[in-house]
Amino acid sequence: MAKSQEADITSNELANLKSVGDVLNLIDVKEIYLPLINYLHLAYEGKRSFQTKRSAFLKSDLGHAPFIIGISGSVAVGKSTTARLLQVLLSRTYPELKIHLMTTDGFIYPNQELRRRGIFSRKGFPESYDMTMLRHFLNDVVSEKADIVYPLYSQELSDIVPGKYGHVRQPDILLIEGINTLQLPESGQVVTSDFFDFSIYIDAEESLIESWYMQRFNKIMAINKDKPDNYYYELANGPRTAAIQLAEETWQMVNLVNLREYIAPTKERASLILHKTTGHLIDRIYLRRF
Ligand SMILES: Nc1ncnc2c1ncn2[C@@H]1O[C@H](COP(=O)(O)OP(=O)(O)O)[C@@H](O)[C@H]1O
Ligand SMILES: CC(C)(COP(=O)(O)O)[C@@H](O)C(=O)NCCC(=O)O
Repeated sequence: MAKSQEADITSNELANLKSVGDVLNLIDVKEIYLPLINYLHLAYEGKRSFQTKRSAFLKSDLGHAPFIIGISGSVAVGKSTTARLLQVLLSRTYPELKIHLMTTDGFIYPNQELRRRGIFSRKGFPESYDMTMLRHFLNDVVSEKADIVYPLYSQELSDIVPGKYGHVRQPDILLIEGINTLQLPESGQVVTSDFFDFSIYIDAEESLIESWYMQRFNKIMAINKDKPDNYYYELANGPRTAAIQLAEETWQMVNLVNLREYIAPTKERASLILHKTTGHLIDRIYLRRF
């Protein structure tokens, strides 16, 4: 890799990364995220080179499926923020690469379907995702289909957005984040992580994640308090203690249970674990050797 292509960033530039406006810790970006970008690029180049040599060896063009990076961790641990930061840094350092970012949240069944199945209170648990659809989607991605559509989930609506879709159009790198990205199915079929070239698990103490969940809940309520059609409208305009209590109960009875039973056990499967502490600072990193 040419020296000029190595990732670097100044505090001014970082402050200008509006899409990741709340990630302003330059030390973490310089000491952790930028070296990680260079590491990921190394792995990306390795895959590309293998793909080219493989086609020559087999005398058959097997194409260049994208380099897929999975990002996992608890609800509200910071997956989407980290994924956005990685996307911005990767695009800025390697402007010639097409990088697509998405979440697996879009593969959760719509609320109506969750209710029909009697699993509305299990949103985020393995059975609340259409895993067959997610597998087909990833198959299409690695088959390099020209334009692949996928459903979108909105935190503000707390539901799948009707009639709105994301598009994957032959990226070089696909960043896919979601609580279920490292989960294994009950039987032996192909799993999401079989498609990954690299995976990251974002980890933190439960009590910290809970505080980030509550902060995000408050932020979403504030944004939507004047939008009568919004899921959070009534909560935001009712007694504050009731809203806080509901969020606390949801954390304790849904997201924390899901974290302990189904998300945290997938941690050891990740290529890299980023452990965060107060203020979202990264205090420990584990890189898998194999
Ligand atoms: N590095 C960070 N610096 C500051 N705030 C962050 C950082 N990462 C996440 N957050 C905040 O923590 C909350 C949860 O983050 P989010 O990315 O939405 O989590 P997830 O995608 O894992 O559910 C959000 O309010 C977000 O703004
Ligand atoms: C859709 C989600 C499972 C995904 O969480 P994310 O990792 O995107 O924060 C989660 O936001 C969720 O809706 N959990 C169910 C309980 C709740 O309302 O928090």
